[in-house]
Amino acid sequence: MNSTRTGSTRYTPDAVPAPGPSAARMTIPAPTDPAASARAQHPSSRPVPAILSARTLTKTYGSTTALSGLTLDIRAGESVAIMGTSGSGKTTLLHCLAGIVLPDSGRITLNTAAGSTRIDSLNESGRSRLRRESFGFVFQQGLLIPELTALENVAIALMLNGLDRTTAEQASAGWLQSLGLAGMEQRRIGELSGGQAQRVAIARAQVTGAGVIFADEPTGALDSATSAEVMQVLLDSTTGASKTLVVVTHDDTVASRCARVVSLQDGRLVGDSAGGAR
Ligand SMILES: Nc1ncnc2c1ncn2[C@@H]1O[C@H](COP(=O)(O)OP(=O)(O)OP(=O)(O)O)[C@@H](O)[C@H]1O
Repeated sequence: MNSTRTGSTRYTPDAVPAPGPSAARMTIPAPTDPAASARAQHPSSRPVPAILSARTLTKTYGSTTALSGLTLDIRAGESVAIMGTSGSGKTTLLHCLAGIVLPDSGRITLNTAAGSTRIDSLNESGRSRLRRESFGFVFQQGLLIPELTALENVAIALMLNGLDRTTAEQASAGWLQSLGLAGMEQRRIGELSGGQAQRVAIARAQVTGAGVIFADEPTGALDSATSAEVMQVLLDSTTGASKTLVVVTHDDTVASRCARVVSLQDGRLVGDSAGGAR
């Protein structure tokens, strides 16, 4: 485990849709090794299965090849940093894995307790539903809605999944509290610091109970101290609760906090190594 890891707060993966989660209920003891957490769910010596499996993905935009036969397995409960030079295909890979864009060819399979889903075979509405229900997203700017409060920005993710406003806001308040934003629920996004806004984005990504969180440069707009704090919150609330985290980053420090670092070049996987968080 990374020696710089300081936080000890962990978050239950089932915070939703239980109404009115308290900070006490949402906080459980010290973090464990994410891979060990995943293995604990599979107590035999069998390897942890891939929750996301991508096979020979290709994607071109006009004459630009963004992905070129890329194959990657991501195991349940691990944190994976995707690195590479600008234009190497990182975001395209993340978008394909998350069902935001379709590859031109290749397969992407999501394996969960509910069964296997071929993401590349889903139509737009199927992928939209998958994104809402199974995945959470944290982007560089958070993509928060400035006109809404912090609480509303989180609750909207649940309301889009059909929860009533009261229940959604109760669950959202619990997440904001557990991520250190108690008392800031009614602030609009412009009234929060960059790090606080990213915590709102992290809460929104996870309030639905999504098992896989995708983050694209989640700390890209933050100073290094705030970046470290946000990364800690992101790790504690995802792999610290046996969820899977996939992070696109240019930042070696962010990557070093992950259990695994994969490197892309010209749309191909050219490196796959253990990160600092082992
Ligand atoms: N929607 C698009 N239309 C046209 N070209 C695209 C599109 N999306 C990506 N590309 C091109 O595909 C290649 C890979 O882009 P991608 O954004 O995946 O790279 P990246 O590694 O994430 O880059 P960066 O680090 O600069 O964000 C680049 O050459 C990019 O210009």
